[in-house]
Amino acid sequence: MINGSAISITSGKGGVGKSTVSVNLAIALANMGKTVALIDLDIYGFSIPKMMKIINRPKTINGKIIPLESHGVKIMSMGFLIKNNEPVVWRGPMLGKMVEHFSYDVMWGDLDYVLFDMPPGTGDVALDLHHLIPQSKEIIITTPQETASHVAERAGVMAKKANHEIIGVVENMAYFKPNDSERHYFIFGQGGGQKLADKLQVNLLSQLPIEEVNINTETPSIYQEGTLLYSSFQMLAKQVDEIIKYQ
Ligand SMILES: Nc1ncnc2c1ncn2[C@@H]1O[C@H](COP(=O)(O)OP(=O)(O)OP(=O)(O)O)[C@@H](O)[C@H]1O
Repeated sequence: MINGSAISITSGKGGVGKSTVSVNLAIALANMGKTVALIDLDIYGFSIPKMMKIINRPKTINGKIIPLESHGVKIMSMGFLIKNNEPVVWRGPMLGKMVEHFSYDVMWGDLDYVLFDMPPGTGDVALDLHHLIPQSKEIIITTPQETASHVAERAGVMAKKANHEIIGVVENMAYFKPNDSERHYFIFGQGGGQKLADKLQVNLLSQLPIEEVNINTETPSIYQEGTLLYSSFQMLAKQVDEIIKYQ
């Protein structure tokens, strides 16, 4: 069975940055010397293999999968198990098996952290994870927009009902700051993250900026040293590690 402190990266709406936060937070924790696994549970909409530019498939030994490693993080994704980017058409009970499969049948070794990149919403996969790893904690991602934070609240309420501790809220795409100016542009408005944190009575952990895409790299979703997002993720990783340590 998988070990380490389990954290699921959740939201209500899609496209708010769960995968971006999962990947960069996992890498930032690994940079701190932690042993980290990242499990892509966005089974229909998996994106981690592409974001981390993993083209190999994992090998198996005696029926156990050896996870692939990228940027110091051990990774498992539905994307490793299907061919040619075919759509996945699965029903609830099969999804549950996948959560179990990734947790039990992979040779994870000793881990400090396991991060789960969740599908949007509060569906079957979230319930399966709540059931399988009841001690799992959550980070809820929203954008500053009212609609995103309103929908994210449902994910938070579900976590509370399942007695899952919410580590805090991360507001992604909070602002844009050009490199040559101190001015902050609030492209998607302001306040959604704080409002959500207040409603759920948890801390707003971070307000992540919108970062321009770096077209000169094969992994544009992984933010490099020197960018605002890189330092934001380093800080977020430290915060999360402190919170987990003292809980
Ligand atoms: N802080 C940011 N700055 C710039 N672009 C971002 C930022 N966060 C996310 N993005 C971009 O927004 C898009 C959606 O992000 P991402 O795939 O991480 O969201 P998601 O919540 O995981 O989506 P899905 O619900 O489809 O799984 C991607 O193109 C990503 O590169």
